[in-house]
Amino acid sequence: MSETENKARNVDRNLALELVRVTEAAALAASSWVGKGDKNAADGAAVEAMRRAFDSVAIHGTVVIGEGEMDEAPMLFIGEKVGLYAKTGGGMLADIAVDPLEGTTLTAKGGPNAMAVVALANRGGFLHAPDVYMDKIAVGPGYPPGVIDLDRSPAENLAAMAKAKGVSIGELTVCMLDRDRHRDVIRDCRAAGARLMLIPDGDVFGVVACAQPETGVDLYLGSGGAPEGVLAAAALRCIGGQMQGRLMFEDDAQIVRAKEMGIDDPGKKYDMEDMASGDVMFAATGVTTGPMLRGVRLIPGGAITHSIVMRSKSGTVRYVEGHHNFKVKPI
Ligand SMILES: O=P(O)(O)OC[C@H]1O[C@](O)(COP(=O)(O)O)[C@@H](O)[C@@H]1O
Repeated sequence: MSETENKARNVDRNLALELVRVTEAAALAASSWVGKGDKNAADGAAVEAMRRAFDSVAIHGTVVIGEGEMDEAPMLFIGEKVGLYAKTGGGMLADIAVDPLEGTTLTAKGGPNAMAVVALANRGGFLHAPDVYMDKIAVGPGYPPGVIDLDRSPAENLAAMAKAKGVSIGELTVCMLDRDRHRDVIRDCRAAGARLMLIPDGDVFGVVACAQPETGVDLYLGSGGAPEGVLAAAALRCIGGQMQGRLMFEDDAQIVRAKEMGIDDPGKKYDMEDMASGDVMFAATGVTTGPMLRGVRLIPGGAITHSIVMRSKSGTVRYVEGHHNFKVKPI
């Protein structure tokens, strides 16, 4: 490997670890609000901490999946410039997708699996998804291309997966948000013989779980936030798997808004690469404990965080345990 290639690789690795620092900051801030019944305060603390942590990341970043429009969200709004070079110019041009607190209600109730999430791509790498629902389907790595399709029934998708994996449908687990709107899909999956993992919130985890054998999840189905769909696609691009999504609009005003954000075909079925293309990085830190990440653990004078970070370029997945000393560096 040439010296230039080596340097570029080190820049990437360092940037990935910088992203962990950003999600750690948000998770630590949100953790003060675990179980306190105030999801907005938890979210606000995470957003503020993440915004501050971005200031020293060596990028010239633009938030494309964020906390809302400029006039409604003071920090990490869509279009906001972040990073060390945001004001001066220079540095890597990057698009940023954030969910400072994925699972605000989970945090407020002290439930499992809340996390702080960030993804980074080269300029233009992320679908500019409006804040509407997205119908999603995802599987982990190891299946032939096209094994799943959003336009097939749950039974058809499960049959194709079972055949490809050489197992019965009864050995496959489908993860889905526990929502009334999923009643039919839940019924169809059960009728096909699959097992279900119904989660109260947090479908970024639901999708990523398909690529992590220890979670026991094989297939993710159902609708959730479109911004969360893009973040999940970024993670799957790094870790491997297949995903499709389609935006779901409730009225014409949402379609007009989406057009303004560059969505020309409101009925388009997006592949994983349409949602997150090029070189992508993804990082998440647990706020509360779940099957993927441990939550923030308080220790005398500090806290321990547990994060995951991955890069599409290398396909490497790293788990990072951070030991934070509040006497030296208060949160
Ligand atoms: O609760 P809804 O309306 O079904 O929305 C689903 C979305 O909400 C979440 O469960 C949690 O989102 P918040 O962190 O904003 O509370 C997401 O993971 C998911 O995409």
